[in-house]
Amino acid sequence: MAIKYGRPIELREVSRHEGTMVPHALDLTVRPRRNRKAEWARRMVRENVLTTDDLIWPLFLIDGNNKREQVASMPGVERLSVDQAVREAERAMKLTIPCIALFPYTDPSLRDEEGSEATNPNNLVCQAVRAIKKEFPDIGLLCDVALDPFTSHGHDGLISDGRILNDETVAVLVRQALVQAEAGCDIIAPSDMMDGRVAAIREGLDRSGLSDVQIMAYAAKYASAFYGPFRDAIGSAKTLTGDKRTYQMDSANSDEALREVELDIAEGADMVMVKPGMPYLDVVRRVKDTFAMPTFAYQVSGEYAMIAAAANNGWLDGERAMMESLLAFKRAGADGVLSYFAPKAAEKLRAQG
Ligand SMILES: NCc1[nH]cc(CCC(=O)O)c1CC(=O)O
Ligand SMILES: [Mg+2]
Repeated sequence: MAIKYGRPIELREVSRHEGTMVPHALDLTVRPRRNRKAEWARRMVRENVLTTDDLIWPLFLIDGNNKREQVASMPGVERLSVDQAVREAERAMKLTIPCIALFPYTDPSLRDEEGSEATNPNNLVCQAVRAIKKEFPDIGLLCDVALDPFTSHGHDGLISDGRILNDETVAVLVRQALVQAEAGCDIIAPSDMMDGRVAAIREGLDRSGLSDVQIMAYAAKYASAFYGPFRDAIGSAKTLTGDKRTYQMDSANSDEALREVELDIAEGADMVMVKPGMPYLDVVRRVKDTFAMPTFAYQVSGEYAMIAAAANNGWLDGERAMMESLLAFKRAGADGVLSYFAPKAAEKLRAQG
């Protein structure tokens, strides 16, 4: 018998409750609301959950001691001196957040055309990695690989006549990855979008006996307006000349994202990332369905700023918007999310038990 929505098609025109119906009641066999009638029922059919294991917490570093500086465009986010970053690592441990990502605000006097501070084994990121690993060896540490926090022009690569040089940049990125890995970084995360950098970094790590160090590739990273507050935080907003469209992706494309991800996997990426997050959830879903790799999304600074600003204005319920936005990544297929909300969300998750 042909079945349409649970009722034999032959009976479709026959009222099920001739004479017995409540006036104006619809003759519905299927009522999806039944499964939403109480919290326990909703819990039974819930398809996705967010846990603290899904969170990666990005921290901003600044030189100094016992220093915490507000980032104006990211209410609730601070730049931290290394000792304070260690305290936040302890907080992450207690909240069972598995991993922290580190981003430096580099003193302007240390920035140059070549971003040479990036390969200084004693730079701020490496200092923080050592300090955190010394006290908390069991927390995962992720370091960005790209030159923009260190260059006077704010670009992710070496520049010549206004052009970003690919292969020359890759050589520097390998050295940057090596100083970070040697300091104790667990996950190297190239965010520069140069071609061929994952293979080069993998080879460099392996040759240096660092074959356990993972690579999380910013594989599909778009040229986005949503990075604005991050560039404030690391101090590259004012210095950036032009834009990053010759290396970061065009926001109109998603087939191209699949090709980028495929290449990074072939080159040795252990995990892949899509960035930004919420405006690119379709890309997250396509990547997860196509490659079945550990797939991460970055809820970037501008996404954080939008929610935080609206909440501070009383225009939306900040906590609920935060949790809803994070769960959306899980629904889209992400295995985890880099988010500035990580500690707040983890606190809320733990309070819920
Ligand atoms: N290449 C560096 C980098 N790594 C992460 C972000 C952005 C993160 C955020 O906005 O939160 C950026 C900025 C950029 O590419 O300009
Ligand atoms: Mg690529």
